Amino acid sequence: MTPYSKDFPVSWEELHRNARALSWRLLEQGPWKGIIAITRGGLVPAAILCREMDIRLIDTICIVSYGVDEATGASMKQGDLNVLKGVEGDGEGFILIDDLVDTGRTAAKVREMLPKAHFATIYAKPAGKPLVDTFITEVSQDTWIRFPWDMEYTFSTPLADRQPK
Ligand SMILES: O=P(O)(O)OC[C@H]1O[C@H](OP(=O)(O)OP(=O)(O)O)[C@H](O)[C@@H]1O
Ligand SMILES: Nc1nc2[nH]cnc2c(=O)[nH]1
Ligand SMILES: [Mg+2]
Repeated sequence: MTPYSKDFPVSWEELHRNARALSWRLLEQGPWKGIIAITRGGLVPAAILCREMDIRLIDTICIVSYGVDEATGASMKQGDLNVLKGVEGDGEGFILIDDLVDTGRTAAKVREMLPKAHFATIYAKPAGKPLVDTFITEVSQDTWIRFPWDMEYTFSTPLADRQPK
């Protein structure tokens, strides 16, 4: 059983607007030495942030957690965290960026790895929110966020036809 009962599709425009809003907030809290993107979800937000904030030093923490749900093809089940690549140091002066915080497990792991980094996300759910230093939009815990890079234009079934007959 998935704990997600709501779908929250995010367009490229909305994502871009929110990432720029996050850039404004982070610029006020600088200066920054660089950005560390948590792959893969943090990569697009990192690209927007480093452009807006004129940051040229970009690194990654490569971490895998959510696997694919075999029944639906959806990526909704969290397994063990697997760190494929870390970074040196304690993160002081660096922004650690991810697309979202959900349960907070990924956030707790990267904070342990880089305790002095400033952890920022675009979206935050209540369980993970206390682990984030700066975020833009809160969504409920039972919401699954769909990012533009995970979607394509396709036919949408009218709501009335989705009711059980
Ligand atoms: O707060 P949590 O419950 O730990 O979930 C948040 C993490 O889950 C997603 O990444 P995912 O592991 O799906 O990998 P991806 O970024 O490569 O898509 C998202 O990008 C966050 O990194
Ligand atoms: N795309 C996506 N990945 C997640 N990983 C954990 N929560 C989410 C979510 O709501 N959406
Ligand atoms: Mg991720």
